Amino acid sequence: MELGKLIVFTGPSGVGKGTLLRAILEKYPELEISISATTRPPRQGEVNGKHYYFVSRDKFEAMAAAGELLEWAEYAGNYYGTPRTPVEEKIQLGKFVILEIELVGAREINKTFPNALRIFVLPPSLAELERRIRDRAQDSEDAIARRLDRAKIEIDAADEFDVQIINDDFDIALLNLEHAIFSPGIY
Ligand SMILES: Nc1nc2c(ncn2[C@@H]2O[C@H](COP(=O)(O)OP(=O)(O)O)[C@@H](O)[C@H]2O)c(=O)[nH]1
Ligand SMILES: Nc1ncnc2c1ncn2[C@@H]1O[C@H](COP(=O)(O)OP(=O)(O)O)[C@@H](O)[C@H]1O
Repeated sequence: MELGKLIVFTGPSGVGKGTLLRAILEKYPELEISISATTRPPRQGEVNGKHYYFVSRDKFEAMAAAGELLEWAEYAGNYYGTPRTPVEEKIQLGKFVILEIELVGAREINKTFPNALRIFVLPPSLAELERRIRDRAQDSEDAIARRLDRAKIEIDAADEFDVQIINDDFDIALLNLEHAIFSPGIY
């Protein structure tokens, strides 16, 4: 039986998902953010076991083959996946667990957790999205181009989600996220 709640949090790269999650976690430290495994190299300041579990492709493929991932996908040339056990254990303990994942993985979760709350974050415009990715100054030109191509596909799928939040004014987006998580009935 599901006691807690699984929350899928999706949106194009650079839209502000990580920033929104850091802010909501500060206000509600009892929320759990799942830590994914990835084959992407760490960015400056990223810590293994905190932001991601940084693993080799061989290790990732072994985890997927052993059924240790709740979902996984390839994104911009790297694998990303959700370790299964911590999520299942925390839901059993009644916790709210947030998965910050891309579209393919979000669709996969529909099958395993049909009751999950699915939230999609939209940028005010594609131009603003590109500006945010560039201002973050963390990705190569190639990685930025791949993220922008993927962004268009993801934005087209926003209607598949239960809630859409436009991250224009940050404080308003944060309030909308808070409402979606804690008062889902109003949507
Ligand atoms: N399917 C899936 N996607 C993930 C997972 N972890 C992260 N992602 C997504 O992978 C994409 C790339 O993440 P990242 O390289 O950190 O770049 P950023 O979103 O631009 O900061 C984002 O859309 C993340 O939401 C995961 O465990 N599974
Ligand atoms: N509402 C907002 N207005 C302007 N800039 C924002 C807003 N939300 C986030 N940002 C900035 O956009 C950039 C990308 O945010 P980030 O949280 O890394 O995105 P994501 O996790 O979705 O890839 C960061 O530099 C962040 O400070």
